[in-house]
Amino acid sequence: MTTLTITRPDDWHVHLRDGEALTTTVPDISRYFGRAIIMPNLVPPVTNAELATQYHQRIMAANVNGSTQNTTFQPLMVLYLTDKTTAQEIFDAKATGIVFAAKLYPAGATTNSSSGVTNVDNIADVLAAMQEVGMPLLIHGEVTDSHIDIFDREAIFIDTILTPLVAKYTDLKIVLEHITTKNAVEFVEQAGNNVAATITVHHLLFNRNDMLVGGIRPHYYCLPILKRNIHQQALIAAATGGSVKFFLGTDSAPHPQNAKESACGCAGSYTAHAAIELYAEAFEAAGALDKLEGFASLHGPAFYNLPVNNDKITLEKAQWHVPATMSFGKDVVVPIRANDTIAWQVKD
Ligand SMILES: NC(=O)N[C@@H](CC(=O)O)C(=O)O
Ligand SMILES: [Zn+2]
Ligand SMILES: [Zn+2]
Repeated sequence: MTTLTITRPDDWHVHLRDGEALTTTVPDISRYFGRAIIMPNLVPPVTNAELATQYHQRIMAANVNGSTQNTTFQPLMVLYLTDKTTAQEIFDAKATGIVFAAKLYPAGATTNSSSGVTNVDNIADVLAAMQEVGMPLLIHGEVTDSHIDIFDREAIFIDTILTPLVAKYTDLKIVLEHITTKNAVEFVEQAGNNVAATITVHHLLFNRNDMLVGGIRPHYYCLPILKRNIHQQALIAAATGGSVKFFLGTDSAPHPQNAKESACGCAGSYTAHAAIELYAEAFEAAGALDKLEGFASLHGPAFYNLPVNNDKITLEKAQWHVPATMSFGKDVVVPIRANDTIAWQVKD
């Protein structure tokens, strides 16, 4: 039997949601991930130190009560930036010791982003404060102008917002989250060492044909939206190429089944039930299983100046069946690969 042993990986971008949903999402993500960066787009959003501290406690409670009881799992909390965020709120968040980063959602760009930033000029003091205290900036990189085509929104964000931002804050750590285009790969490659990107497994495994040919498949609908095959190929090359600038961020983003299978379905795909297993498939298909450990376990800690996890996990090539739905609070979520098989399994 083929097995693969790697340093325990981390998830540098995930949505756990809140309330009863935590009883599904926390055990799924803490099953083998050492740390996870927890996205703050709750309703209402996690906009200050106090809300982040309370959310951290709810996640830790779900971890202890959950089936896995991974006592070493570490959620890294994130502040949601708004037009009204102050520099003092950054200092207060930093002082908690549990807020790790802050997130820029352009207002209206994605799920629960209506309180996001309408113009980055409004948060100039906040970005300066983050640079001063060494708090990384995580970015959902899409413009929101209604006349800009949805497939062009990431590339135009890079040209019009990100390029000047990176030029202005030369000491700020910036992560362009869940990149989806060749443009983003090229931007990150040519930028300084303070700029990196996360790549989801669904953007490695799928392109827009998977979502749209032969019928519309709402569970593949996420933001930034799946692009054409040439972009998928650029992402695969970036993830498997060994560059320390690219690392794992699942962007696992569950929504109830009825909110996805709807006349106006929400953006987000659930992958936390099988994240590293699906990444293993993508890396194997690219003939690059030997590059999985760097991408999943080493590049993120190197970028964020954190220690590498000090133990290992083992994957084995053994097919298993993904259920059609999984419980998700009072609802159910349809996971990626629902009612289908996955080639790899994590050994207990
Ligand atoms: N990726 C998504 O399509 N959705 C995410 C938000 C986000 O990460 O943009 C969500 O919270 O549902
Ligand atoms: Zn996003
Ligand atoms: Zn996300």
